[in-house]
Amino acid sequence: MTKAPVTVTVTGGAGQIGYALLFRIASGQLIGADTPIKLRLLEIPQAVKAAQGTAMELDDCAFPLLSSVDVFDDARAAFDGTNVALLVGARPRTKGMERGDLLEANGGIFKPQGEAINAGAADDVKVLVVGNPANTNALIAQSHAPDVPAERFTAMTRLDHNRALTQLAQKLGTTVTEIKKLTIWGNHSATQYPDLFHAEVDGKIAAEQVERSWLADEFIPTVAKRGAAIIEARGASSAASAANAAIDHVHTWVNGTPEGDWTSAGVVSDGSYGVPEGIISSFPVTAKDGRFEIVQGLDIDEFSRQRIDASVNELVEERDAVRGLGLV
Ligand SMILES: NC(=O)c1ccc[n+]([C@@H]2O[C@H](COP(=O)([O-])OP(=O)(O)OC[C@H]3O[C@@H](n4cnc5c(N)ncnc54)[C@H](O)[C@@H]3O)[C@@H](O)[C@H]2O)c1
Ligand SMILES: O=C(O)C[C@H](O)C(=O)O
Repeated sequence: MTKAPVTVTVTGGAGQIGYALLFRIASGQLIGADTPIKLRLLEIPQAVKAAQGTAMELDDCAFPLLSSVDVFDDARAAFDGTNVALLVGARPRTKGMERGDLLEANGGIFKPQGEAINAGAADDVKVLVVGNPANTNALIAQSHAPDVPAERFTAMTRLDHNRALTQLAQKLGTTVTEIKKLTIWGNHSATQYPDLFHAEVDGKIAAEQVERSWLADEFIPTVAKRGAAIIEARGASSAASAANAAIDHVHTWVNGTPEGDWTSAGVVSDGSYGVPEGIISSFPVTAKDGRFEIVQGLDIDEFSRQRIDASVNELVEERDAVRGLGLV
């Protein structure tokens, strides 16, 4: 039996991630092949025409699951009744822009979007922030949506997780499907910590199957700096892989993690593993019944502790900076 339609709002729909994402959502890959989708695209006024062009192409695909596509330049209208909000549009850093300027510019986007989600989204709304700095943008949006449970605001580190899976699989000459329980901790930035000390390959701890020098000097920096390497190679930031990770994140959130495995997501900290309560940090998470849960009880050795703390400290600094700007 066909299910009730799910309303999905994508911001930055005319951008490069938007173009790689929308057709996959409309084809049923976000939620499932039995769920019709009502798509709503939010863009800035200058990009509405381009978003309408993408909407025309979506129509031209005649996707059986696509019930409607609407384009908006007003956040309140775009998030009205939204079940899944994908906040992709963000202000990129431009020449001469300081970190504080970037945070402030993004505050001008994510504050009103959080308010609009608070005002009109569906009761079960799930929010994924992709636009950078993703964790802190998610915190800004979340803090302006007091009526929405904080746990519904998440930030994307699934791309980092997927990157780490492939780097490890290539090193060990295995496939990503053989790897379980890998974790990205902290910020979606170069300080993130991809953890192999709990990851399992063929049932054995991954960190014990690789040289410590490869883990410390190649694996961690390769994963953490992959975004910059893609920009260097492509001349533009990752788009199809980012869209793929957004699909994976929401699909897992809605449909659950397999027994005996977990994934990584930026979620609101409850204080687990010494991560200050309230910041949005990447953790090992399972998903069940539409909820993420932080995996508990993992032993964290000194090597991991230092790296988790470094990334979490960066998140605390970002939080303090946006707090200083009155954005949270
Ligand atoms: N978390 C991750 O893993 C990850 C990975 C890749 C990229 N990103 C980030 O995703 C963001 C988007 O990347 P892209 O390549 O699609 O960028 P892009 O510049 O191609 O597209 C961004 C789009 O957002 C729109 N936009 C700007 N402000 C908006 C607003 N207030 N409301 C609605 N739309 C708005 C722009 O008009 C543009 O069409 C960037 O911040 C990028 O750094 C995150
Ligand atoms: O857009 C970026 O700065 C890089 C992006 O977050 C990525 O990880 O590919």
